[in-house]
Amino acid sequence: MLFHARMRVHLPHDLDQDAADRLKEQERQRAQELQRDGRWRHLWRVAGEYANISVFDVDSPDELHRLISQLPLFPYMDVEVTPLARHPSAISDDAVSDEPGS
Ligand SMILES: O=C(O)CC1=CCC(=O)O1
Repeated sequence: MLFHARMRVHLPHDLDQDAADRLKEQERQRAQELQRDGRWRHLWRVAGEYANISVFDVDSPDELHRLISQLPLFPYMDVEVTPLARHPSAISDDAVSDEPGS
């Protein structure tokens, strides 16, 4: 099942810089693990915001909830999730090409 997620990060202003750097590094490592195992399909920065748009491919809403709620930055994120269904006009499973300009 595919899910679109918008995650906005709000780190507290009084959070120690080293603690913030550690959390970001842990988040990066977990995000890359999940990209490598195919569950975190897309990860895009929202231009001009400390936020990302992501697409997850997981077995269930429960799995997505577990995965997102265990992210190191989860305590500091607002997350909006939208379940995705196949569009009838889509010509492939992804309906997305990796070719620039297509
Ligand atoms: O920077 C973000 O948008 C939060 C985040 C998700 C994966 C990652 O490495 O950072």
